[in-house]
Amino acid sequence: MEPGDSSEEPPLPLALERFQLSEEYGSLLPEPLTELPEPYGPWMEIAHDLPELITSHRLRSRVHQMPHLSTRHLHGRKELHLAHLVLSFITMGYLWQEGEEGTVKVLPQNLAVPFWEVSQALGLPPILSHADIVLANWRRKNPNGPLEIDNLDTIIALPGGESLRGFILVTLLVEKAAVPGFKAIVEAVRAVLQLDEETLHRALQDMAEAIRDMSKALKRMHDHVDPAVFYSVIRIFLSGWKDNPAMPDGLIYEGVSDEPMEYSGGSAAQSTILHAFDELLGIRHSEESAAFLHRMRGYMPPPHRAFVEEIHRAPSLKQLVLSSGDTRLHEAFNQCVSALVDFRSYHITIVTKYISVAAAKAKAGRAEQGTKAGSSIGKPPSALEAKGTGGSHIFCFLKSIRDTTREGMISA
Ligand code: HEM
Repeated sequence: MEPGDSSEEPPLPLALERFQLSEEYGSLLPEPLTELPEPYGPWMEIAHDLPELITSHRLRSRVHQMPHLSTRHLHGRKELHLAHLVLSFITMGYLWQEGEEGTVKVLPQNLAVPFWEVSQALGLPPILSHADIVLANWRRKNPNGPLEIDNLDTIIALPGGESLRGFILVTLLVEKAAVPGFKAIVEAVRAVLQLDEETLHRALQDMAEAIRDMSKALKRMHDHVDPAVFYSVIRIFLSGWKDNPAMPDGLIYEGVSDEPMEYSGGSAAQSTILHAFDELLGIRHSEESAAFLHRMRGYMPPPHRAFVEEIHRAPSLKQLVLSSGDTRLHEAFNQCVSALVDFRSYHITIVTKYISVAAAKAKAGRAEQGTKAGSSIGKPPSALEAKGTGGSHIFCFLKSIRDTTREGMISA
């Protein structure tokens, strides 16, 4: 097993390819593989049946019968990413099959050991992350067709049907809208190094446009995701075992360590692009919010994390804009910050609808139904009512991030 795809070209200053990013796909894995090599048939069979196995409460017993496969037949980045996607989805299904009251303390060895090994090879945590659920989890229905929602599908699913599909693919469309933003970041950093104000102005304009397009893409969530399904069915499967009252002791990865480990669940807070914009524009978040966001960088593929860190180390764009005294640059800079504030405000609207309002409705529904026994699939989780799947205190956190973004504006 080896990560493969190691670049043979000499490193260039902030070239996207050095960071497994591209002008065509941004941080998305380009054309992900959809099948693993033949020895991994037992994983793929389970993965393709996950929604059905989980809702019929049979996944845990299927996992217990699964052979313990060696990871040494996995070669290259794409196979490893698919293996991580498959094993992370099986793990989330295994953990949450019986809802938040029926969790387990131990992930069995035949799942835990290969998942750990693949995670180590990729430098990803052994849990579902944004890199799995979105970046590596897409395919074109028509291979020659466009990267549009009608021509897209997920590779591996969890319960939640069309809403799950919509949630993943709309997030993918936000990542797609961000692609010109990556290119603009690289151009802006180069322009700062070369003190090229004309190029910097253009790059800032492109960046603001990319952020506005990301907000437009985010709005499509309404057309494709039912809040009740998101809240009551999907969300629990994205939840982790850190700062989660439903799994206070973390999880033992059998055969890896006898000590339980804690990992946060999947969240787009692990998406690279917003971290990159913040670093480039010199946005400074509060200590607590910054600490959470920095922790989320540990859930990015290491080359993407390295990209964000490299931008952090680059000379300050804001200083250059300030010292230039050029009002056009001031305006273009502020347009980026303002577009980022609007994205974050709109994201809060989405979170209010899909978590806060959905939680209130689910609670009212629970009270109405009394304490009916029955399937825990579709029974809304309560442990994370006020917390994100990443484990943050949602609204304090999101509003603080939005407000400190606004403070990043250059005043006239
Ligand atoms: C139904 C849709 C969504 C919901 C319910 C949602 C929910 C949340 C929550 C609860 C957080 C707090 C961190 C945590 O604990 O996980 C968060 C953070 C974040 N989300 Fe979302 N999210 C959604 C869609 C998206 C999409 C499509 C994106 C774009 C890629 C996105 C980008 C972010 C970012 C960047 C953060 C970190 C805070 C920031 O930098 O502003 N979210 N989200």
